[in-house]
Amino acid sequence: MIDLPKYPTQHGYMTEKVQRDYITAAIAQGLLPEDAHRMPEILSLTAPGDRAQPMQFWQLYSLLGQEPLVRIVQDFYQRVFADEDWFTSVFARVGDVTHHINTQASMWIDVMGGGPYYHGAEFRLSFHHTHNAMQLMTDRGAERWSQLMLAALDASAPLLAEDPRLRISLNTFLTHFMGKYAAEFAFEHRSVFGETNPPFLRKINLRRMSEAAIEALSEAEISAALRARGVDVSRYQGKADLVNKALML
Ligand code: HEM
Repeated sequence: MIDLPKYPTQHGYMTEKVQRDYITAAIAQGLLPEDAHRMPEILSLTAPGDRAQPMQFWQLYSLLGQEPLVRIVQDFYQRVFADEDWFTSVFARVGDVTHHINTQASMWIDVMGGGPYYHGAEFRLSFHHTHNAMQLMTDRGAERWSQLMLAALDASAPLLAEDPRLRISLNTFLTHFMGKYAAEFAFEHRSVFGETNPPFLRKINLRRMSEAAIEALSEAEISAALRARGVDVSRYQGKADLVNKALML
């Protein structure tokens, strides 16, 4: 069965670059298979109908549409503008609460499959953080930003109640961008948003696969497929060992 989006999706200015960056990082962490850059179900802007499969954050729009995303961003900036002066003033210098809701929501919608809303893309995002937000791109600023976003997400739980993957992929999105900024601005990266995407596991029959095809699987996928065959995977250390065991089945 083909999965259809609940809301019609479209690439934005940022989607493809963010997909490439996130997929590369996720492969390195063993969360996505090595051929994920070419897997249509990963690249798709439509969330898999099968809830046993994680969805990617660029598929959020297909399930949510604009409104819940804008609501979460609104909630966040209400908190930002009600915060302490050292934090709020940096935002207030740039624009009022409506300005920030508009820019942040357009970036989310652009990345999440809603279409071209955030012109200027990565360059614009980086420019604003480097030039206007610099003072807060620190451990203390990141901690406060994250706490307020976490509070906004928790308060928005009813908007995300339909599918547990919604909150998890929002957490994954935020953690991905926070990780980038932590590296770029040299602050400590503490992911506070909660559970992020689990490994993507395909249904696999190792005995029907060539050595090259097994090697292209992620470590997590090989482990899961071996476990499904009753193998005690704790006896095998690292991907090469797991591949060898899979070839001996
Ligand atoms: C250390 C954490 C962060 C801090 C302190 C921070 C702070 C700020 C500030 C002060 C601005 C206003 C600057 C301006 O618009 O010129 C801003 C803009 C923005 N931030 Fe962040 N930010 C953080 C993390 C993030 C993350 C994780 C994302 C994405 C998920 C993000 C997305 C944006 C966007 C889309 C804008 C609007 C820029 C524009 O006007 O085009 N920020 N941020």
